[in-house]
Amino acid sequence: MVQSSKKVVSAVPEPSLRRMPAYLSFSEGLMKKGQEFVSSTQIANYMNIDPTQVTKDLSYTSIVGKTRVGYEVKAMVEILSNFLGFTVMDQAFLVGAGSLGSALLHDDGLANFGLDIVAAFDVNPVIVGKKINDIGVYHIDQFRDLAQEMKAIIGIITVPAEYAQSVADLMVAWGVKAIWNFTPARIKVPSDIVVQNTSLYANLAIIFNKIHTDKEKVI
Ligand SMILES: NC(=O)c1ccc[n+]([C@@H]2O[C@H](COP(=O)([O-])OP(=O)(O)OC[C@H]3O[C@@H](n4cnc5c(N)ncnc54)[C@H](O)[C@@H]3O)[C@@H](O)[C@H]2O)c1
Repeated sequence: MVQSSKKVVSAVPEPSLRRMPAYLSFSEGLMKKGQEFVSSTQIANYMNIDPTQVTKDLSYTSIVGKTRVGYEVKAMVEILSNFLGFTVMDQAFLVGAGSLGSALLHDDGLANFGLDIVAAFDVNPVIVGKKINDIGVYHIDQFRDLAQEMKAIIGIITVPAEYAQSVADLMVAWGVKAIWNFTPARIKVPSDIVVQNTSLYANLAIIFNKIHTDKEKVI
């Protein structure tokens, strides 16, 4: 069985986990400015949330605050990066090296967050056999062999929605433990497989909705 080399983090509420990368980014900014300590109030003001929420979130990690001075910024950066699994690389396969897929293949920043895309798969003969940002693009028929050889544990799906389920089935059959699904399709996988659906368009819908609501208020 393929195992992640990342440390296992005990169950943390998802909203807390979602806030932590922002705490990390804020702390990294403070570190660059040479600030040594940061209080929960300062983090809370930045996040626009209550300081007790910050304290609660950070209590899931091993970060310990000091009375009156707060948290040591350097320790925050180190501990949060480790805690979030950003310091250890996990390998991933990407299926669908089209417009979005190739943008992800070009994103070297993913490596800073612990994600190493080791191979891409597609069906388009124009793309198959090429390299995108030094990552080989293989025919989907080669998935089984390469999955066994490369043992990536994360699958990224960027195919047209109608192929999402068959790609997910293939990924699960050949050992991925998590799927990052960028398609609008909702895939069905065994309960032990982690699935994250990501959509830029869902955020856009919220922006449009808010703009229109504000417009109506003004008119
Ligand atoms: N989550 C987001 O914010 C977001 C943003 C843009 C696009 N999308 C979604 O991402 C997906 C891809 O969008 P795109 O604009 O990159 O499309 P695209 O047409 O540019 O790319 C899709 C790629 O998948 C390949 N493909 C098709 N069937 C395949 C299969 N069975 N196995 C392997 N490869 C296969 C195609 O050859 C093509 O290269 C779509 O589902 C789209 O809705 C999501």
